[in-house]
Amino acid sequence: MSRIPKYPVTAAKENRPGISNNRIISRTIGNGLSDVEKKNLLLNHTKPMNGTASNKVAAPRIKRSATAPSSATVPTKAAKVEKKTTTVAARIPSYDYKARFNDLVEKHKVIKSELSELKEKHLEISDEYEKVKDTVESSASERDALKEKLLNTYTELRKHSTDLESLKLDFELLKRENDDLHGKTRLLEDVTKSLKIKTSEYDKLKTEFDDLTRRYKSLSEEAEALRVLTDHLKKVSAEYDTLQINHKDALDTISKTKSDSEALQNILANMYKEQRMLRNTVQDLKGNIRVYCRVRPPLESESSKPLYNLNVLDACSMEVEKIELLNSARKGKSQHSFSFDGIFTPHASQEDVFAEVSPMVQSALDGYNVCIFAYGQTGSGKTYTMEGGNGAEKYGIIPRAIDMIFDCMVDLKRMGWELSIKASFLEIYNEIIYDLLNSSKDQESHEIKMVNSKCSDLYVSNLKEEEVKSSHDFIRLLIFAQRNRQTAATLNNERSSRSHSVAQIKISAINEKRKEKFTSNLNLVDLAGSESGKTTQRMDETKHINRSLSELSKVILSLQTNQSHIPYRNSKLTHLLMPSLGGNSKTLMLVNINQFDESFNETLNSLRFATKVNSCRTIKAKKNITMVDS
Ligand SMILES: Nc1ncnc2c1ncn2[C@@H]1O[C@H](COP(=O)(O)OP(=O)(O)OP(=O)(O)O)[C@@H](O)[C@H]1O
Repeated sequence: MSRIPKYPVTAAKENRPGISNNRIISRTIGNGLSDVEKKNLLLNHTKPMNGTASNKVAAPRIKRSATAPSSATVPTKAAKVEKKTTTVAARIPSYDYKARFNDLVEKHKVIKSELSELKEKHLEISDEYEKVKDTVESSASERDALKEKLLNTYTELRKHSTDLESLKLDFELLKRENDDLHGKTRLLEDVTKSLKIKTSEYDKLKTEFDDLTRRYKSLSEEAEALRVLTDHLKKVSAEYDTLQINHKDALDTISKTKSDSEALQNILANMYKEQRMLRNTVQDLKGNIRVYCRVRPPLESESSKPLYNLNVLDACSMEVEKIELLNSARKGKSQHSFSFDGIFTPHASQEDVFAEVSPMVQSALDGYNVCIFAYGQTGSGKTYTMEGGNGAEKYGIIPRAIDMIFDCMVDLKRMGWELSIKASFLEIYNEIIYDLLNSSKDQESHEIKMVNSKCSDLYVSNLKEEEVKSSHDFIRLLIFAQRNRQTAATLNNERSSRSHSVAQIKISAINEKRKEKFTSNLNLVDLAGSESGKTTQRMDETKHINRSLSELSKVILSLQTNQSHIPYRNSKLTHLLMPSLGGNSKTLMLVNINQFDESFNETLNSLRFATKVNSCRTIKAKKNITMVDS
């Protein structure tokens, strides 16, 4: 507790403890304290002075700095008085009573004035005291009221405190509950999460389960099937055991059969060779140029045309007879007999014709050069005989020959022969060769040349040659060639009738086992119409046709009379057919005729030409077989 500064001795002599102090306190603290502090201070100092220090309410601390001015003020005044007295007193010697008296008087005066001053002050303070007393009294009642209020407030506070405590407890409880709930919520969230995971896992498992169920079902079915199979297998196994025993026996038989088969194959090959030789001997005996006559039936559109008499005497002889009208120049009966290697009546089918022709195709497969040609006037059925009509039944010699070649190829393969077939198609029109597999208008020129100086084989230069792997391949080429010929025919009026068409099939064969190989040519020729033309253009064509046909007859005649020189090179046709007509080849001519009265003379010409050809004897044909160079 700060000490209140002491008053000068004079002030203490007033013997007013507390009042003066109070006055000073109220004066000094009035400046730096708050209202509450002032009040507290007032309360403390208005309390009875007999109270012990411990009973006193602690007064607020008064800062030394705050009190300083008042404490300083009082000592300053006293110091002044002190100073005056000391100034006067100090100089008075003790023996100077007068001075001392004066001094005392002076002092008395000062003290007196001070006393009066103090009295005034006392009065002032008394007034103030009264006022303060009043204030203290009112403050006391106020304090009591406040005390009561405080008490009430305290009671209320205590009540509130209790409430607060219970509220705190409640809060605590609620907090705990809340925490509990939070925990539960978290737990619930965790449970929900894990539930979700479990649900998806469940879904997955369910799908898997369904899948497994399905698989189980199918596996069950498979198991059932397997069970059936197992039963079957058991049976089969038993059968297999039996079969194995049989198989062993069979193997023995097979190895035995194999050696037998090899022996038989050798026998077969030898027999085939012999058969081939016999076949060709028979053909040689029959002659290497063979002539057949085919009479075509009248078409529906020609049913009204008058016919001459045709009497087929036997398989090889026939008679043609025409009764000339009475007013005709050559009136009377005109009858002519002919005999050939065979005669095909109007009823003969394509199959019948091919049955006679097929040995020639067989000869080509045996390694001989073969030429089959159709001769006759326009419209006599040459193209029908060689190429045929639509439908397998109407197929002519060319498609049937290629079918036969590919059929025989299978048997030949069994005997160790590997065959390769090449085809080319050409046309000779006005002594010019045209490649029917080349559709371009500007073709390179084609010449007939020797394969080599040693042999008599010929080939046509710049001629397209296509390899054929099946009869279908060949037919495709034949159709292409026919179209090319037709296109040329439309550009060149009736050209197809006025040109020679040649289909060439080249057979190359090799037998590695027997070290044999051969190459043979099968020429299938549809000759131009043999009748004489009537128009100027036709005259020109006819000249060429007649020339080539007459050259053909000359060649045949030369061959017939064993001439040393055969004029093959006089025409493109005879030159091309040279290997087939003379020497090393077999030739078959089909002379085609119709039965119309109007064509009687042309028919006679054709039959006479065919007879000439038939009487031809070529030298014995030679096989082209050579040994493979080892
Ligand atoms: N044996 C036959 N049976 C049925 N119809 C035939 C027979 N021979 C020929 N024909 C038919 O007679 C017609 C004339 O035949 P094709 O065209 O073959 O004669 P062509 O001698 O070739 O004539 P071109 O010299 O003008 O070529 C054709 O319609 C043909 O179908």
